[in-house]
Parts: sequence; C-alpha cells; structure tokens
Amino acid sequence: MTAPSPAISVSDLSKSYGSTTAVGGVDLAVDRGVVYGFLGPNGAGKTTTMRMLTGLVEPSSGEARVAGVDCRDRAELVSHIGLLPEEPPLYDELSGREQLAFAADVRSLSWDSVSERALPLVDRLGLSSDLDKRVDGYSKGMRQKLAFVQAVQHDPDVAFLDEPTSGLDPRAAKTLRELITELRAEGTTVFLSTHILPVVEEIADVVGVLHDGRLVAEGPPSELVAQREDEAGDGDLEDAFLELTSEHPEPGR
Ligand SMILES: Nc1ncnc2c1ncn2[C@@H]1O[C@H](COP(=O)(O)OP(=O)(O)OP(=O)(O)O)[C@@H](O)[C@H]1O
Repeated sequence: MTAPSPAISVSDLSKSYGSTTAVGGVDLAVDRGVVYGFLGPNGAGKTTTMRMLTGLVEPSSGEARVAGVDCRDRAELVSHIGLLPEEPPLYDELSGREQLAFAADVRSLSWDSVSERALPLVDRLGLSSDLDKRVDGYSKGMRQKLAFVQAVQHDPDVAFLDEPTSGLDPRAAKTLRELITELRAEGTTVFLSTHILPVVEEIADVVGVLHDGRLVAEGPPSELVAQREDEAGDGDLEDAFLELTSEHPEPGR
C-alpha cells in the first residue's frame, strides 16, 4: 500500500517580480489533517506563496501540488481548496446568503448542498440575523466572518487562511480558532498565515518560518521554542520568531 500523498507538497518553488525575489526556492511537505502555521515578517513572501499554492499566481520555477493537484491547474484545484485572502472577494450588491450561494455556484455546487454546512457556521459566528442584508452594509468583522464561511462551506481538502481573525472581536476570534480546530478534526488541512503568534502557538501542529523568501525553520511550535530557550528555560514563539528572522542572528546560532 502506498502512503497517501501530502496535502501540500512544494519543491524549489520560486517567484520573482523583475529583480525582486518574492519567494526563492521553498520546499514544503504538509501532512493531511494538520494546522500549518505559516509565519514571516512583512514582505517575507507569505502572500505570494499562498497565491501560488491556490493557483492565483504562476510560479517562476519549481513545483507545487495541493491535494495531489498541480497548482498551475486552477480549474481542477478550485474544488479541493478554500481561500480566505487578506482582502476577501465579496460583492457589495449581494446579500450574505447570495454571496455564499454564488461561491457555491463557482464550484458547481447548489446552495442547498452547502447550506447544511454553511448555516451552522454562520450561526456560530453570530451572523445569522445579518445574512439577508447587503454586504455593503457589513462591518469589517462581518465581512471577515462571511468570507471565512465562504472559504470552508464546501468542505475543502485544504483551507488557506490569511489572517483569519483580522477585524474580529475577541469572542468571534475565539470561535474562529475553535472552528479551525474542528476543521482539522474533520480531516481538513489548514494552512494558516498570521502575525498573531499566540494563536499559532495555541492551534498549529507545525510552524514554518519564512524569511526573505526562504523557509528558515520548520517544526512543531514547542520544538522551535525549545531550540531557542535561554538557560533559564524561558522563551516563547515570539522570541523564537524574532531570533529566526533577525538580520543579525546571535553568533553561534
Ligand atoms: N505583484 C507584485 N509585484 C511586485 N512585487 C511584488 C508583488 N507581490 C509581492 N511583491 C514583493 O514580493 C515580496 C513578498 O511580498 P508578499 O506580499 O508575498 O509578503 P508577505 O510575507 O505576505 O508580507 P505581509 O506580511 O506584509 O503581508 C515583497 O518584497 C513584495 O514587495
């Protein structure tokens, strides 16, 4: 019996814009059913990597497969993935419900077939009473909640979430963290890009740290922290992150 292929496999993936190397030779293998925390300073190449993995940007070189599908084949990829980007694609003139139905339709799914999954998510996020209001009347947090439901309502193999708690109040952010761990329990792989390190420490199984377009560390958060703890055993993911992404790392490290 052959082992199942990883949810995400990336080999020597690069993307350049003119003389700027946004991503420079990244290798990744993300197992199915894990939460992968994707970290890196501003401009490290996280968004570019996610855009390549979701078929929105053509790599300059290298290979990337998600759920076994070549990322250059966006038409095939789209039914396997969900994406919550930094700026969610929502149509102002639609109601929340129409927006979700539209997103289902893009994947050739009927609203009836996804609503059983979508509506409980809408309810958990406290959006039910606003679902028939127009999106242009939504607050930032309401837009973010709708965009999250849109990204996962079709039960994707891999969900790409860029700062999913952005704009959410503390209660909604907590619910969203719970929903991410529930997705994992259902077997969904979650690729989570965020600057909120305590969230990653809490819910990620594995963390990858990108710096200047290269993966400089990868492992369970506790391992990354343990490798960089001081003699007193103090340290957290923020300390590890700051050291890993420092322009001038400590000598000997
Ligand atoms: N379309 C583009 N054209 C030119 N340069 C780009 C383009 N997209 C990204 N870049 C450059 O690639 C590098 C990586 O950008 P990217 O948006 O992937 O970083 P990021 O890690 O997502 O940053 P942030 O945390 O600030 O969102 C940056 O130097 C950026 O200026």
